[in-house]
Amino acid sequence: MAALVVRVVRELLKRVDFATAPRRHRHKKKWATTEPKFPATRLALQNFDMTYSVQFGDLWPSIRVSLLSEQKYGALVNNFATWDHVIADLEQLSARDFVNEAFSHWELGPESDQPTVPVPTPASWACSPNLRCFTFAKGDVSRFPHARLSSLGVLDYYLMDAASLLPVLALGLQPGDTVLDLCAAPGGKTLALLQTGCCRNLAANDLSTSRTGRLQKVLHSYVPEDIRDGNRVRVTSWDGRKWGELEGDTYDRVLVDVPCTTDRHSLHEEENNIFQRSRKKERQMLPLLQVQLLAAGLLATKPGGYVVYSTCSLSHLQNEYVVQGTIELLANQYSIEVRVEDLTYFRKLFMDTFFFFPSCQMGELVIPNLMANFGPMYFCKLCRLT
Ligand SMILES: C[S@@+](CC[C@H](N)C(=O)[O-])C[C@H]1O[C@@H](n2cnc3c(N)ncnc32)[C@H](O)[C@@H]1O
Repeated sequence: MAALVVRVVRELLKRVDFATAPRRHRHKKKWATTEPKFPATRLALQNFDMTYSVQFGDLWPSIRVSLLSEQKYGALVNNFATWDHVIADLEQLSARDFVNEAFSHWELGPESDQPTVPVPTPASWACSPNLRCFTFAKGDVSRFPHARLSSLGVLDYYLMDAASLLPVLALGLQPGDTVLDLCAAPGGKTLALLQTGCCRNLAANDLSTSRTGRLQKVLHSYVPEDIRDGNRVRVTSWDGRKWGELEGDTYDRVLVDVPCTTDRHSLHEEENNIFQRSRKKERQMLPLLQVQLLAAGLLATKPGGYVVYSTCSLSHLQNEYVVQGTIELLANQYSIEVRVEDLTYFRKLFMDTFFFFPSCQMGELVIPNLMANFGPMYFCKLCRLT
């Protein structure tokens, strides 16, 4: 086992680019003079080193090296394709469906060290159903081949950071739900929401029209026409902050997957990097935008309905602080009471696949690790009580 770990770490370290701008070098440079003096990727790393070394202490070096290394993917099986041969093909690669494996282990009987918090029994009842996502085991850094077109004309699986499925699982969709995906593009989580088969109708929104274009492409490639073009899926490009005024008290379930510092992306890509000097103000304003979006999502939810807030950042200023701030805002300005749901059982349920940060005050955080290089992904489930 120890030898295996050493081999995997060595293999991964070969793929690490300590200069933090790996993909830049794959393209032939046109003009040396166009090279930014301080690449945004480097500014991002400096920023993370300053803030996350304090926030995560001894854990930071291992998170850091993982963020700089190649990330792992999961293959979300497309239930709209003919999937029996896909599952056989994925199993042939030694990948396994981490969602259903976790449920069946749990239901076989949780061990004595399982959480003392009340756990939904069976655990799968509290999670959105019908999701199948294959991953390679911890320490296995194999890659999935490209998805293929099934006989029904849609692709057979969607490659995504498997941790991105956790907010959708946590939303706990029920058959017949009306669902809002407030910041939906490019659409990985929208697709997962549709895979549950629970959406009576789904509103998928994103402010950016170019990104809703990408979302439409994903829907075209994975969802049959009758579902896509009927009344069941509505794609819009509105400012999500206004949703509370547009459609208040309307939805059973709302996903608020906000714009954030996209920590992994910011260490690897110059393009569209929020650490560019010109975007400093925008970066500083992110927590405010996140609070406004989460508040709008909660206002759009029916009393008794649920919201999941998520980011792909490690920053507690963008995670717990935003949740806390929004709860206070709704109480003070709208007299709306919101309860944070306990998701600690997710840590136990999915411990074979992900590494979770052990000390989140509210919500859960998947931290990147060389043995399971998913995330970061923060998610917190809220119930609108009044
Ligand atoms: C993290 S991404 C969403 C990823 C998406 N949920 C997925 O799984 O593919 C955040 C998105 O928020 C969008 N956005 C930014 N400001 C917004 C706003 N005011 N209203 C709605 N969407 C916004 C961005 O265009 C971006 O596509």
